[in-house]
Amino acid sequence: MAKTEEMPNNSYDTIAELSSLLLAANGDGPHELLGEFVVPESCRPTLPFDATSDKPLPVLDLGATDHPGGLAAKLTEICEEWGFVQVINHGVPSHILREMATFGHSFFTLPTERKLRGAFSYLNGYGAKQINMHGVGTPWVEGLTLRTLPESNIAMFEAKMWPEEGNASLFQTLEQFDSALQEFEITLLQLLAEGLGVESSFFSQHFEKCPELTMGMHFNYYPPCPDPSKVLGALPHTDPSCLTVLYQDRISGLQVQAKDGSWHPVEHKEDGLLVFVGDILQGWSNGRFPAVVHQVVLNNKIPRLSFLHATSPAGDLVIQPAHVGGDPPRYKPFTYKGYMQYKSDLHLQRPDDTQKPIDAYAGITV
Ligand SMILES: O=C(O)CCC(=O)C(=O)O
Ligand SMILES: [Fe+2]
Repeated sequence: MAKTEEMPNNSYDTIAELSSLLLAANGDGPHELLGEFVVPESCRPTLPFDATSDKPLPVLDLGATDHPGGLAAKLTEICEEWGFVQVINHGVPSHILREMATFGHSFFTLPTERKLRGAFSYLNGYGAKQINMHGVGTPWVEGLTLRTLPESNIAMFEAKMWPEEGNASLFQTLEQFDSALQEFEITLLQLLAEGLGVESSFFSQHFEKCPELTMGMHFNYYPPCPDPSKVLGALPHTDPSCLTVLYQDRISGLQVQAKDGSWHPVEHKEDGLLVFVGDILQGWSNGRFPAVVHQVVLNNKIPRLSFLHATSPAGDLVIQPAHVGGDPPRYKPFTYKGYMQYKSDLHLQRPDDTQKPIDAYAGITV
């Protein structure tokens, strides 16, 4: 989710331009309007948005007590294989998820000029989240990024969108979502540390009550697309976070890549939360938990909404990869800030490049 502020926006100059492109290319208009959204053949989806996976994707019931070998071992095994899991009975109140979804739908269906009030910088507020790489295609998505740490911009968003009346109930929902998700992520990080055989606070001590974290939420809204076979909502990528937790509202479209390179659609589950291992955790776990490559496939009828919460450690924290169980060191110590700088300098990297940026940055080649 997070990108550095310095990252150049080399495809369209303003958020307004993106919005008008989406509007122009949307609906039943001629397909040549798709222009810069068309992705090269090597990146085109092989399965439609509503395909079912031929392999069961991992689901973890956090409320169940009958995991053979224990919950930590189960979660660890799944994350080692997939870097991804759908969690049910996660403890995040469903009314918060519903309120977030209701807000998301009402926000993105506002007229463009109204949404643009909430566009306060390239990487914050309303706009395009992802950078276009020349020759790769612009993702077909509108976004809204709200940060809570190191500095919250929720109050600024509220003041810009509702300057007179405010929006106290939205403010409360966003704050509740943020703290419930932070708690959930800490639980997961403790279980993963336990499963790796290090102190259960190995990762989480750097997340609890740390004001220097990079933490925030992001909404994605994918309007229907006239030609979903040539355009993507999110190009194949890994998240630069430690963990990302995403809610896929009603309409499917998310696909995750297995280790053998095959794509697997993630079915919508009411109240399921999707957990992604991000680049930082891949390095921090010495490669035991791979950052999952994922993409979003569009449909031509129904808008799709998703929202996520992502947390990364303080920018200056020196991340010492966990060398456990006799594993040789596969990653060097690195910082989140250094990694993000590297990733932003790499903005021309294509999604079909085989090496993951975290490997190129901190991986040790033997
Ligand atoms: O919308 C989705 O399901 C995934 C979005 C995503 O991968 C992201 O925002 O990083
Ligand atoms: Fe992602």
